[in-house]
Amino acid sequence: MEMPKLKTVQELVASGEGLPERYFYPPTHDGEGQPLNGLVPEMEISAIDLSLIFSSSDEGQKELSKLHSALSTWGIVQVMNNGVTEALLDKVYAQTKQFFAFPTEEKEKYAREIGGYQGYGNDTIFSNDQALDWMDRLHLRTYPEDLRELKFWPEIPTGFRETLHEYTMKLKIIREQLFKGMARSLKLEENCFLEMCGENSIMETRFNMYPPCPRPDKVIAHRPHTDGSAFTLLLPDKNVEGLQFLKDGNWYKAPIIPDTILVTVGDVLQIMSNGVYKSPVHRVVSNREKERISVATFCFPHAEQVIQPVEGLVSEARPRLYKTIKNYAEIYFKYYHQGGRPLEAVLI
Ligand SMILES: O=C(O)CCC(=O)C(=O)O
Ligand SMILES: [Fe+2]
Repeated sequence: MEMPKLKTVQELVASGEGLPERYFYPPTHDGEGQPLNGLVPEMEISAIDLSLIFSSSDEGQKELSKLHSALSTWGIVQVMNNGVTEALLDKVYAQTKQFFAFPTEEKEKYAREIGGYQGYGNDTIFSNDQALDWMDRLHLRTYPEDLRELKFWPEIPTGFRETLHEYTMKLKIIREQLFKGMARSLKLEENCFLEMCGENSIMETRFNMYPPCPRPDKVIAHRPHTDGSAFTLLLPDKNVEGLQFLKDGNWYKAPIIPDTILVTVGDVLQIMSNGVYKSPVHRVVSNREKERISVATFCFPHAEQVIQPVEGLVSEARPRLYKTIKNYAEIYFKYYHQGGRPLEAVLI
């Protein structure tokens, strides 16, 4: 059961009350008491050219093997030539910043309701000892259109809704191309992931806002997690770093790449690909001076769809790793708030 809501992080900062202990991230988690803002090496994120992945030329094959290599190691890739203009990405970024800069009373018009997940607010709180992220967010279901709840869609700044609609329609095309490209890169029938996720599968966009934080050594902006989606289309901040990925027990920081879309594998694709594509653990560290913005669009299967490892990736040499499930989102959120790794719950 959800507990009463607290102030958002922006409100807390504005109140000048100081930093509540509840924001101190417990040292028993990944990193074992190391300062959260310690130096970490930078990772390289490979890039694929989306316009080439359906070409039967050698170049097309090369893109598919790059995709395979990126998603089976780091679980993240940068998608170039994706059909979204820099101007649109800039507009999404600028309007997100503008939305969070409005006074609380304006943003509260779109506030998340207790027990719901769409709308504006901060972390959902399920227990008094839950550590909190240094993050406010606006979470909206964007697709299919008839499942939108427009009461949560900001009318400020002007044009926000139109921009989000335009962005969603572009991402919908990328989503389909990626599902097909991912299947091809695994030598599977092109539509297998799309069909498993269902016609009109779901897209949700979360606008994340991480205000400057007085204790970046102790307070995490976004706790380590995997995404519960099939995959996520991420527009990271173009000026401020903070996103990090865990690989073989070590954290690596993602470089800043302006105006790009990053694709990160989510748990559902890890399940469907029988563990070949990796859903990476990632986190965002807080920053003492600068606010950070990101816009994450999660591509989910429809809740009624049956999800399981695709046949072509199960063999004697590679036994099936995951159970057959429905509505992974429900399993995911139960574990997420307990600080666990939701994928472990669906291992055979
Ligand atoms: O802020 C970021 O760059 C990452 C956000 C993220 O991981 C998420 O929203 O799931
Ligand atoms: Fe994430």
